[in-house]
Amino acid sequence: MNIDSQYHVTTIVLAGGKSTRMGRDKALIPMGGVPMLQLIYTIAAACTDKVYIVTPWPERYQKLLTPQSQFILEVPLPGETGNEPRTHGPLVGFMQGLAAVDTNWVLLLACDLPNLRLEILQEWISQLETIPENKMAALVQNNHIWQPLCGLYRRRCLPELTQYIEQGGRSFQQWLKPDSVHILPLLDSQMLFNFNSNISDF
Ligand SMILES: Nc1nc2c(ncn2[C@@H]2O[C@H](COP(=O)(O)OP(=O)(O)OP(=O)(O)O)[C@@H](O)[C@H]2O)c(=O)[nH]1
Ligand SMILES: [Mg+2]
Repeated sequence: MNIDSQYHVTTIVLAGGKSTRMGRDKALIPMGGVPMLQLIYTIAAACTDKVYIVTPWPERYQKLLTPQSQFILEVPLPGETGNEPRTHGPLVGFMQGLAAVDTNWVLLLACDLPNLRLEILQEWISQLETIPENKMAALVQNNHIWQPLCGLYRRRCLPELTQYIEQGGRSFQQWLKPDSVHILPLLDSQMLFNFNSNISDF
């Protein structure tokens, strides 16, 4: 997609988790022969203008790159020496990706959503203009829990997010204030399934 397209949405894919429970990099697990990360950004590229992949190890995914995707190297936080663990969790990855975005809306995606559906993302994106200005994010909610790693955020949430992280916060659930989140319809209950340790179904 080019920047003149109708979407004006950027995707950030988070691919910097340690896959501890799975025991191997979830981004590289093949789904029908296609590495998970590639599947995710192919869908993202079909419905948004640009796709950024935030990761501390871009070299690992170099072969998967397409002209539509671009890495953002996750770096140590201010005050860190670089000797700390290389990952800080998804919220920090999101903040570092968001700083590079120049569209008003961002689609945030985990790299382990095997049931992700293009048409549902397109439906959500088509509704963005109707979302009230005071809403910072548009997410699915399950049993009062936000599903933060498959949803939409306004770019202007960055200063507030940065402040929260500087104060030591690392939790999407805690950061997201109920009043500032628009609830998206979950049109397919399977879509947000993410695999952590069991891939026997695939
Ligand atoms: N860029 C970035 N992405 C992260 C980080 N931590 C988790 N993620 C991503 O966030 C998504 C959800 O994370 P999890 O399901 O917990 O995956 P994970 O952290 O790799 O797995 P566990 O080690 O088992 O928790 C996945 O797409 C991860 O790659 C991080 O520190 N940086
Ligand atoms: Mg994790």
